[in-house]
Amino acid sequence: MKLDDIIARRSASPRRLIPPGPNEEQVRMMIEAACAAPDHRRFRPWRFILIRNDDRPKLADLFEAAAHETHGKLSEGQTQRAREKAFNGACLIAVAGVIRDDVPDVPPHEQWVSVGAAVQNILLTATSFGFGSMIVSGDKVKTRALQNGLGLNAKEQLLGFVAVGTVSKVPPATERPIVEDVLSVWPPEEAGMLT
Ligand SMILES: Cc1cc2nc3c(=O)[nH]c(=O)nc-3n(C[C@H](O)[C@H](O)[C@H](O)COP(=O)(O)O)c2cc1C
Repeated sequence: MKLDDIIARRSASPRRLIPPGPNEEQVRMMIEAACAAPDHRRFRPWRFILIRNDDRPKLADLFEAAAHETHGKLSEGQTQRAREKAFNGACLIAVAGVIRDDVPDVPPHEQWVSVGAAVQNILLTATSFGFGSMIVSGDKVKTRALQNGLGLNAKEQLLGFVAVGTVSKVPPATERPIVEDVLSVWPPEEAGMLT
């Protein structure tokens, strides 16, 4: 992987991440890369759940139940839209944070940073294999229906789903922040000298 690939990486909507997706070995490598994320005290504050393609209809049931939990009675259109999301993305991996709040020197925000870095390692590994990818969440991740349905325990919080697959429509390049807007030099009188 080259630096340009990291800078130019774009997320692609899960519905545009069609088969073929990563094979079993590539999925293992994406998770191996995730586990190389920076991780204070090695709490490994993440859990990944691969949704097998044969089980997408069961995931659709969970998405429908989650939409019902959030919005109450659903119209036919709402039901259909909730269900079809379960079939998007050639490969779908649920990501949960397993965050401890009893360790003052490793507060929850540090652990969430680890989860985020793990997700980015998955996205970049997918890029290195030539796949597109995206992490998505939505209202549904907060629902009991989905959290329980995926088998998460009370200490685990669903962050979202990483979708990986072959990009059917390449997203255009996007504007990124200008380095000078996000990087400053301290002390300020040294501004302009980066090293
Ligand atoms: C935890 C997390 C959840 C996200 N959930 C959604 C989502 O549900 N829907 C969405 O359109 N973008 C979501 N995003 C943003 C996209 O993943 C993506 O970063 C964004 O569309 C910008 O595209 P880019 O990665 O090409 O810059 C989420 C990002 C993060 C970090």
